[in-house]
Amino acid sequence: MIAVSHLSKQFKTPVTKEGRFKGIRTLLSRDYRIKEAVSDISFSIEPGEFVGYIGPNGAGKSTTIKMLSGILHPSSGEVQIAGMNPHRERRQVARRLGVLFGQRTQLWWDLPVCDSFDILAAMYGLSSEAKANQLNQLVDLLDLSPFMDTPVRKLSLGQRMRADIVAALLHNPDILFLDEPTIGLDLIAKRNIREFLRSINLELGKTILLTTHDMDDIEQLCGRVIVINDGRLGFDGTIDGLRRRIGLPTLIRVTYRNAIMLHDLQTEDSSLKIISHEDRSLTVACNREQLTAMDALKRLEQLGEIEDVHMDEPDFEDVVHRVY
Ligand SMILES: Nc1ncnc2c1ncn2[C@@H]1O[C@H](COP(=O)(O)OP(=O)(O)OP(=O)(O)O)[C@@H](O)[C@H]1O
Repeated sequence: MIAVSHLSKQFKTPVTKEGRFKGIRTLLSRDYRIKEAVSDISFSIEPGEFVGYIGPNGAGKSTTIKMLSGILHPSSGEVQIAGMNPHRERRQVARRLGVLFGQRTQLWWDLPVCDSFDILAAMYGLSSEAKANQLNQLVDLLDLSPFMDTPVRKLSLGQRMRADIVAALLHNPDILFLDEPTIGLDLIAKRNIREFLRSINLELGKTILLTTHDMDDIEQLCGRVIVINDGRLGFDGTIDGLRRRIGLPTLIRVTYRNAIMLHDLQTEDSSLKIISHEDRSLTVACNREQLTAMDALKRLEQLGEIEDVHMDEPDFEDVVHRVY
């Protein structure tokens, strides 16, 4: 559905001059600095996948999304969206693609929400029946009816984001690029938007590429995560795969029926490390790269009869910070 091959983007910016008339001298200067914002990135996304595209500030995420949606032309490499080139076949690609930039709205600031939808429907050449069908469904699902007649500038951030999601989906695209769709929202608004995105992915089979700094979005929604850092691809795989690669340990807390003696526990390798021990309870750090949770429990069972087990997976936010 989405194929990206050796994609790179360089930006050329004039070097700022110092001293008198520096503005004019910078403008006339032939000294340029080259910034490699995206560097030799390749990945492909299958229909119906929900993929997180993450990285620190300035990593090259928005630049990638802009090249995928045909807004920017790559310096080298190739992008195909549903077999089409988004730059050369921009109109055809636009029909298959919905794009949301959470930090900006694509609605008309002073117009009521419903007027913005009318303009967008006309731009996409939707029949009045197709528009009504889409709006009936989306307005209901995202609970937009109470403010359809309100000017966009008067909406709360959560209402505006829901209206922008409807705008991105109005022409019923099968691919969605979402750049920070939950930015600045409260917990309930985030939860509602996540539920909606999950349902359009699972029930309607939309292919979604999500860029966000909110690791809860990624953990709750994405089956796969692509990490970009300083323009380069750092990881492409499942969230569990990312956890395993970073190797932060899982903490296993075990309570035994009776007091235990520690000398029976095999800890000679680095796969299982004792963190604390108190009479009947034991906490160990298990390196899941080297030892499965089942095998760790088998070793722990040798110390006595287990009454209760509690496992703490490494926090995903910590995992991601290690990749950055
Ligand atoms: N038009 C431009 N001209 C020059 N440099 C640019 C331009 N657009 C982006 N850059 C630079 O390219 C790099 C990648 O920027 P980009 O906006 O893609 O990052 P990002 O991962 O989306 O960051 P953030 O999470 O902060 O939004 C940055 O160093 C940025 O300053």
